[in-house]
Parts: sequence; structure tokens; C-alpha cells
Amino acid sequence: MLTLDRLDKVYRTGTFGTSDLHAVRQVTLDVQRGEVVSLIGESGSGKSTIGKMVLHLLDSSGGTITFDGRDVTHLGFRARREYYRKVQGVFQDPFSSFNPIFKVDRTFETLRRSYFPRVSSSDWRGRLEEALAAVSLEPGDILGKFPHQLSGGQLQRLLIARALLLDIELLVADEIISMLDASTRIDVLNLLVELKSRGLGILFVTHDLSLGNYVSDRVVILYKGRVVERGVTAAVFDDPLHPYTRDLLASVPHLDRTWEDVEAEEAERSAALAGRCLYHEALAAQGRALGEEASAADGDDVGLVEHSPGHFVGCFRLAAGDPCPAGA
Ligand SMILES: Nc1ncnc2c1ncn2[C@@H]1O[C@H](COP(=O)(O)OP(=O)(O)OP(=O)(O)O)[C@@H](O)[C@H]1O
Repeated sequence: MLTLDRLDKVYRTGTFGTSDLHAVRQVTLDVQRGEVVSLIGESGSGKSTIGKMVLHLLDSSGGTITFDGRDVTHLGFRARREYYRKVQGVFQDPFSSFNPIFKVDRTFETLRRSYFPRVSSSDWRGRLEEALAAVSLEPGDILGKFPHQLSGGQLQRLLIARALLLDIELLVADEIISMLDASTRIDVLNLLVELKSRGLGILFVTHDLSLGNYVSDRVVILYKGRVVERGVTAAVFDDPLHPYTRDLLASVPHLDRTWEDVEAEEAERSAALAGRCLYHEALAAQGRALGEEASAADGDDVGLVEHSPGHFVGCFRLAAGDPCPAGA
């Protein structure tokens, strides 16, 4: 459904826009119907930039975005409007998505005027109630209220309901859980799982590995704008190949283990891998040398190699922008 092929983003920075910041490098990934794909990485790894390019809130600097088989990398005003019928985003801070001086109903009215001007009031009311029910909200509890009279979780659900009214196929959910309290978090996560089971594709942007593990079918690990590992969630979480993925996983607190236990386990794992490069081993196993890694022609990510079926890994040094001595 959604395919990003070697997507790039360079920001112009500096006082006079004289420097370049290469925020996203050659990112290739796809999201299918009824699937949650998590984009995971630390702050500044380029996750939101990717989400914004998919939502056309930012122009890409290179590569292509394909949706339902159509190249949507560059869209004019009309085409963009149509695109938004199918693709919508929900962001971290639900409060900033509402104008505090208007009741939340206005969000839905604006949507109706823009996209459904011919739908009668009673029909619209029916559709609205259906969308609210889909996100487990009671119209009576929500409509007629100002944003400050509702909780963050309720506002986040409202934004998802708004997206559902458009009958979307893809939702970009950018850190939508991070500002919610623990009990609301799980409700919103379960809502995403429910929407997925109805066929919605979700690109779930998060820095939180446990959230990614909970909701996603596949994960994409980003480091400094590059994909360093991707695959089916269980494969990546049970057998992380890239040192960065391993560091990320080791940094998650475990209820049943102390930090010392985790550290000892990781030290053992690192010792077993010392002097080895899984990336180059996987390349060699395929009879390929550095420089012959996955290419677009293989349908794989540039710079990644398939270590086991569906589980891709990149070179750590390459991701950091350094030459890899193992390949020299
Ligand atoms: N408008 C912008 N102009 C210049 N640089 C930007 C802009 N937006 C983001 N960046 C830079 O691009 C890089 C990637 O930022 P991005 O927000 O995509 O990362 P992120 O992984 O989503 O981080 P976070 O989780 O903190 O939101 C960062 O170095 C950031 O400083």
C-alpha cells in the first residue's frame, strides 16, 4: 500500500541556510493493509521527518513515495486533497491540534464542509456517531465541549475518529502515546490494534521499544536517518543483529530483571560477537562483497543485507557515516 523507496531529506540550516543537515538517508520501507509498522529510533533519528514527508507536510529531497501503486512523491493541491482522504496523521500533542477557543465539534464541521458538503445533517450525525463509537467515545461525553474540558486520551481518540470519518487506509501515528498516562496509553494502543484488524495500515512512530513491540507486526530501526535493521517484530526483538538495536533493547528497564542482570547478559552477547560483523558475514554467505549489498533492483533497502528471511541488517559504521574497516 505505502512504499518509501530511498527517501531522503536534507534540511537547509544555519543563519543564511548555508549548511545542510541530512536528516533522512535512503530510507526504504513499506506498510501493507492491516499492518502496523513501527519506526523506532532515538530523538533526532529522523522518524518524524519521515512521517511528515509521508503526510506531505514536508517535501522530500530525493527518493519516491508510492501509495496504492501511484507515485505520490510530488502532489499538486487537488491531488493532495484526495490523498488526505486516504492518508491522515495523528501527532504527539493532541491539545495543539485543537483551537482552544472553539468547541471540538468545529473540527468535525470543518471536515464536513471540506470533504462532504452534500451529506445531509442527519446522515452526517450518523457517520459521526459511528466514528466516535469506533474509538469508544460517547457523543454525549464529547460533543459540545471545549478541548480543555477533555483529557489527552479523549482528544487523541477524537483525532483518530476524525481520520476514520475520511475512511482512510493509512494512519501515521507519530508518538501519539507519549503524552498519555499509563492507563490511557493501553486503551489507545488497543484501539490501534482494533483498527488494524479492520484493515487500516499504520505507520507507528515511536522512540519507545516496548510500545513498538506491543503493537507492531514489523519494525524499522533508524539510526542517524538510516535504516540499520528491519524485520518482523519478534525476529528483531528476539535476535537483534545491529549493535544499535542491541543497545536500544538493553536500555529498556525490565520489571523482572535488575540492571546488573541485563548488563551481564549484554556483555556476554557482545563478547560472543566481538570481532565479528554480522553484516559482512551475511553478505559473504550470499557470495557478495561490500558494495554489492542489497540494491533497489533486489527490492531490498540500499545498504542492508538480508540476514535471515525477512530480517535485514545494515552496517553500523556505514550508518554513522564512517568507512567500515571490515569491508576495507
Ligand atoms: N525544520 C527543520 N529544520 C532543520 N533541521 C530539522 C528540522 N526538523 C528536524 N530537523 C533535524 O532533523 C533531524 C531529525 O529530526 P526528527 O524530528 O525527524 O527526529 P525524530 O527522530 O523524530 O526526533 P524526536 O523523537 O525528538 O521527535 C534532527 O537532527 C533535527 O534537529
